Amino acid sequence: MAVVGASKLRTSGGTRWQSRGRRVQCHASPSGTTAESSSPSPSPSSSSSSARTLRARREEVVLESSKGKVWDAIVVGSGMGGLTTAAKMVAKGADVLVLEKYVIPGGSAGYYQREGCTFDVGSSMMFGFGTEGTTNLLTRALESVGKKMETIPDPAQIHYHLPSSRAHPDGLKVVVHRRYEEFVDELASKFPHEREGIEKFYGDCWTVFDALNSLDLKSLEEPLYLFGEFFKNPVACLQLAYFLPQNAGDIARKYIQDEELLSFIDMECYCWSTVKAAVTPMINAGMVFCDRHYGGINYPRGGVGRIPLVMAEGIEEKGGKVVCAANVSRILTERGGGGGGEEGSKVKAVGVELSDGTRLRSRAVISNATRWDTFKQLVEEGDVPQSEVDFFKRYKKSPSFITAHIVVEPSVVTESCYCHNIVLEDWAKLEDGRGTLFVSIPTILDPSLAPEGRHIVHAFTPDWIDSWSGLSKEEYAEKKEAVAREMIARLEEAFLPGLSEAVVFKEVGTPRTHMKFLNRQDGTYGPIPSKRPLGLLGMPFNRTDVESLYCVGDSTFPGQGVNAVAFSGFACAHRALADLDLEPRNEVMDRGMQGLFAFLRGLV
Ligand SMILES: NC(=O)c1ccc[n+]([C@@H]2O[C@H](COP(=O)([O-])OP(=O)(O)OC[C@H]3O[C@@H](n4cnc5c(N)ncnc54)[C@H](O)[C@@H]3O)[C@@H](O)[C@H]2O)c1
Ligand SMILES: CC(C)=CCC/C(C)=C/C=C/C(C)=C/C=C/C(C)=C/C=C/C=C(C)/C=C/C=C(C)/C=C/C=C(\C)CCC=C(C)C
Repeated sequence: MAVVGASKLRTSGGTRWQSRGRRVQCHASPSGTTAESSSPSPSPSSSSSSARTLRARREEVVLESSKGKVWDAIVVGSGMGGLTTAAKMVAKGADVLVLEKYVIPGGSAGYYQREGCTFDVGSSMMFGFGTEGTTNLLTRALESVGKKMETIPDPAQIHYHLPSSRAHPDGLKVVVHRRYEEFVDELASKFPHEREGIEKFYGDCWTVFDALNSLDLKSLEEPLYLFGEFFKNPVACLQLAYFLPQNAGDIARKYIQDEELLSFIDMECYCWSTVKAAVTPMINAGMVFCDRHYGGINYPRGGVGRIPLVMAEGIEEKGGKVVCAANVSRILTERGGGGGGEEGSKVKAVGVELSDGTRLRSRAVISNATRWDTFKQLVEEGDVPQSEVDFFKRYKKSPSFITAHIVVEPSVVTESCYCHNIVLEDWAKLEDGRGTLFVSIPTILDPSLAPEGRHIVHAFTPDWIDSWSGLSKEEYAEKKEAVAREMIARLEEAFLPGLSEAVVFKEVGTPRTHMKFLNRQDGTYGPIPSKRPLGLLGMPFNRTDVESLYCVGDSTFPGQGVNAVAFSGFACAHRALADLDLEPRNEVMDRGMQGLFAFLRGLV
């Protein structure tokens, strides 16, 4: 996969992320929201001017630190989890520094450019970009730093191209329409005998979603807030408490008997949680299966990579700093942070060390790296708390992905194609490496991502790092080519006839690519339960047992997904702000709450 970069310039009118030659134009408008230019154009930043700007940014921060500066919070990593945390914290007046190893912000929500095309590094399916309610967390995170993005509504979430059966000899084809009733009618037309079960299962999902969408979403480990919400909205909170330890598969089996339909529900879960329904938390299923109809799936004009760029700009305009090409090699700790006595031996995070040895100090350290990277790389072995050792028993790394970004002639993408597609030929292979094939064609929604007369087909499929390790350079290149050929052949068969003839460019990434550029151990997509979980109960919140060290992103409650890590960012910011005395808190209740959560996790 390609390396991309956009450097940052300070201008009299605020900050702009600038790329070689052309500019990502985000000018603050008088209203404080963002007026954007037609399309982004960050490109590979190998240019020496970009490198110079990145160095200058770093030196500015290093200089401030050498004068004894202590930040309120240092965020390690600028994925959407880290950026959302920073956005919510600067909005409350905290002094926040975000350090990103890569040359642009965004992590899995980043982008790269080739052949005049802008490619989304991850998928292009964005939840949380609606205009109503409280669950539109991307919209709200941007708003908190005075930003707004233009989005393009997707008429459907996914077009499924699934295995054939006696009932569906030509394959089970289902479109998840934006309008809920249209989707239910379509699904019920394939399984008429299960209409009631379908309505009941998705009905329970709506119960979860409506409850979530009535709360002011913040940190569940901050008791003043949690009791306040219980007091304001007891029914919604009790409904959520009821569903919190449950999994989607158990609810589906209560209402649905048809095994093919249950396999469909497995796929509905797998395509975002990378596990089947039996192991997918019901709270997350409720969120995903309803937000797609309530706020809808909306694509940011100019590409997913614009979201972190715009958010980083907002963070800087509110006084924070986002520094790229800054690799954190260690989280600095001190003992005795608890203030004497029994607490005196407690380990406390006090800052970070960069790979060049520079030390930066802060009152809170927030890691957006995965828990494996945080507690197996950044924190000294002797400082790793037992709760983290327990986490590694409860959760394991999900597979990574093989991705092919393909530029094609337009004839192959017909009027009937949707942006997001899932292809599977055999139910038994749903969870296998290279089993389920995911396909996004974002140019259907935003043609400006590619030159005129071209479409981008982004095909990806889960795979493990092991099958890509130990290969020679030639073997690696050959294997990439063979896997891409196989993906293209499957797409031709499923819904893109003539694809192989229409390819004008392709770039293949593997789990090794993800590991290298996203800095995620084994390139993992995120944590998945090692055994059947009690819903979300085992997922840790943002505080850790290292004092002043927080985690944010998909290794924290509620898990993978941009809108999920955005929630984790809202919660992390709230908890850290309270600990920094920038939000209300109650020490005694805090301690009781931590004890309760440790107990509940012990049950899992
Ligand atoms: N819905 C979609 O289509 C879609 C698309 C893209 C991403 N996603 C989701 O985004 C989630 C990931 O978001 P996230 O915020 O948790 O993480 P992330 O992996 O996206 O970002 C983490 C960032 O931290 C940086 N980092 C790691 N270690 C570092 C170090 N030592 N020093 C400095 N920087 C370091 C990485 O370079 C990366 O930019 C995934 O779960 C995925 O589901 C979804
Ligand atoms: C504490 C106690 C005990 C109790 C309490 C109760 C309560 C109050 C509770 C509450 C809770 C809450 C608030 C929760 C929250 C949650 C949330 C927010 C969630 C969210 C979620 C989200 C998600 C999960 C999302 C996801 C997504 C994703 C992952 C996506 C993905 C995608 C992809 C991969 C793409 C595909 C593609 C194609 C098809 C092409």
